[in-house]
Amino acid sequence: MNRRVLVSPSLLSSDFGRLSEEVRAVEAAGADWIHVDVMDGRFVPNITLGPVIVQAIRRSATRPLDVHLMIVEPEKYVDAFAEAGADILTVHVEACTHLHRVLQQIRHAGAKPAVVLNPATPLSAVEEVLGEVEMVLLMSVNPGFGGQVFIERTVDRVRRLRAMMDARGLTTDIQVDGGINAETARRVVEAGATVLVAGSYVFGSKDYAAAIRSLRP
Ligand SMILES: O=C(CO)[C@@H](O)[C@H](O)COP(=O)(O)O
Ligand SMILES: [Co+2]
Repeated sequence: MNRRVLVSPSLLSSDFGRLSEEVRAVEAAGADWIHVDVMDGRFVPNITLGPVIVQAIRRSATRPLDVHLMIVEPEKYVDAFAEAGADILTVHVEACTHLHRVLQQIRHAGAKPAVVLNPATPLSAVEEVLGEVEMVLLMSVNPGFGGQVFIERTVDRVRRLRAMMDARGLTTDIQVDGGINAETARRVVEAGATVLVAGSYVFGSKDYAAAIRSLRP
């Protein structure tokens, strides 16, 4: 099936001193969603931002906010992020003791639940919740930093996850995050990905619109 591919630029590589301008610029350049990376210094070795900044981004953005929670005990914070304006809340399977409950909590808070796997986590970890999520994110780098090199094995993981979904009659989005550029985008889309996160590739380019265009099939 040919599906529209969405591009979600990651603000992690944007100029945080000009955050609202950067949000407006990528939206004008054709971004479908805005990807917001939340890091707590515990789940990943880096710290970024919390609900207050998401609220500020919400005021500048017209597109859905795709909020990637790289935090331990996400159940403590999903309500605050939903309240701040997150449209999609993605939690790491590795950070959830009660994954099913957290996904229900996200839906109850009014956001779309999504789940994310680190590169070393088997796909079987999400098998039992495939019917509960709007999207599965496959990390194609180890989470924590922008600008890393794409892990090749991800292409095969996307293909196998798409087959798992097809076998269940599901058309759930598959998002890929990390090391996405025009070349890796083409390969993961061919394997079945439908949402591409790109940070350094978009914000590191002189022409955001051309960069975003080059990611679409
Ligand atoms: O979640 C993360 C990193 O943990 C990402 O969303 C990065 O921000 C992607 O950056 P690039 O690899 O595209 O530069
Ligand atoms: Co991310």
